[in-house]
Amino acid sequence: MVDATSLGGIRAAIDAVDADLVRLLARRERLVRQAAPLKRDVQAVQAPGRVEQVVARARAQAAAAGADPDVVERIYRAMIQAFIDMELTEHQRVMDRSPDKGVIE
Ligand SMILES: C=C(O[C@@H]1C=C(C(=O)O)C=C[C@H]1O)C(=O)O
Repeated sequence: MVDATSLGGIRAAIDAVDADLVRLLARRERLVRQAAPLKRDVQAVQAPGRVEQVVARARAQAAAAGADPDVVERIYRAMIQAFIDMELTEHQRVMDRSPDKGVIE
């Protein structure tokens, strides 16, 4: 139980949430890396239609969970942009190695 009257208690609880978040981000990062070799080009890596789907779903889940959808959307857009940057680097690395291999999209 968090002692909501103590800043130290609240920060300890935030630290615990952050540990969970970073574990989940590591899992998400591994999945995004696995998507890179399956894509034909930069447009497929960026996949703007998919980004909008992910953001819309996160907004709905935020509302259902009692979070602020606008805050969650801002976090998601920043997170996805960071993953796209990483995926672009990964995609380039894979293409440099084997330009014709494994591309389905
Ligand atoms: C992982 C993908 O690649 C990119 C990263 C996304 C994400 O982090 O959710 C979504 C779409 C793409 O911009 C994908 O196409 O699903």
